[in-house]
Amino acid sequence: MENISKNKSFGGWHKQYSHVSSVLNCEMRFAIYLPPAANEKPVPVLYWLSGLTCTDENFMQKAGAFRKAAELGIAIVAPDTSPRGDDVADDEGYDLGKGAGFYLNATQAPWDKHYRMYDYIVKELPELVEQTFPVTQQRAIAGHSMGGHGAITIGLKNPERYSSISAFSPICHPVKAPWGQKAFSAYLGAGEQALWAEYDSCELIRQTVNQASDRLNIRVDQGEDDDFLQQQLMPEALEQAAKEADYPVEVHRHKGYDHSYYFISSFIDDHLEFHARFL
Ligand SMILES: N[C@@H](CCC(=O)N[C@@H](CSC=O)C(=O)NCC(=O)O)C(=O)O
Repeated sequence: MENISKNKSFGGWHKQYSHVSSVLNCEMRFAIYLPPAANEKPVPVLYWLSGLTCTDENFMQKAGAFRKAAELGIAIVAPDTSPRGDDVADDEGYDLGKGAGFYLNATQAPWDKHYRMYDYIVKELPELVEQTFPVTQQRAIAGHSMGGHGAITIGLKNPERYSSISAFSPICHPVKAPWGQKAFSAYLGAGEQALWAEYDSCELIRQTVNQASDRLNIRVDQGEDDDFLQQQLMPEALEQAAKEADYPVEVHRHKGYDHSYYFISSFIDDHLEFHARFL
């Protein structure tokens, strides 16, 4: 693993690393924010999954999360959003291929050679982080849009690995959304509805109906002036699934806010405080 940048911020450190991922079969980059408390003892970690077109940098540079993370003593890890490199399959669209890994394990060629972001986020990256940095195995998971979809599905599928889940403007029901349908058709195969359901927050929540002990608290924040709200995000479908399964999901709607990091930076402190209650 190679350190490629470091910047002191709010008494802690923001650092970027590159490493060879055996799961993704390529070189990857991620960023970590270590709060000042990490100088004294291991700290818990929030994994942040970003949205379409992002790298490790969007959240770290735009969300304004470090002041609160420093105060609460929480590290933040921001991975990239897809495998990278010249031999990694790509698409002309911004919503498929590089920058659009959808946090799943692809089963279809040519994507299946590298696109295994689910395994990378759940297993390989935390193992690397926990071997390398002064962090505990207490983990929370959060994300935005495509990354909100990733955070909720990964948290729901691995309740023993995370303490809480949060999302800004998540793609709540990708099997019904154009972004999700395009990505799942390519990565998982058109017509593979049972496999698609394994990466759909609403379907996964419905499956938890008999597993009350495994439930993690989920917080969602959604801007009401988000251009993607009705066609792509569908928070009402998540609320309906949660109601039917009696699952603890809180959705906070905010007048006038859009899909951008201006919205995320306005409420990121609330998300960090939410996770601090469970870490
Ligand atoms: N390229 C498109 C949309 C790109 C976009 O809005 N990306 C969002 C995530 S959308 C869902 O996953 C994002 O986080 N962009 C990065 C940023 O720093 O804002 C377009 O241009 O409309």
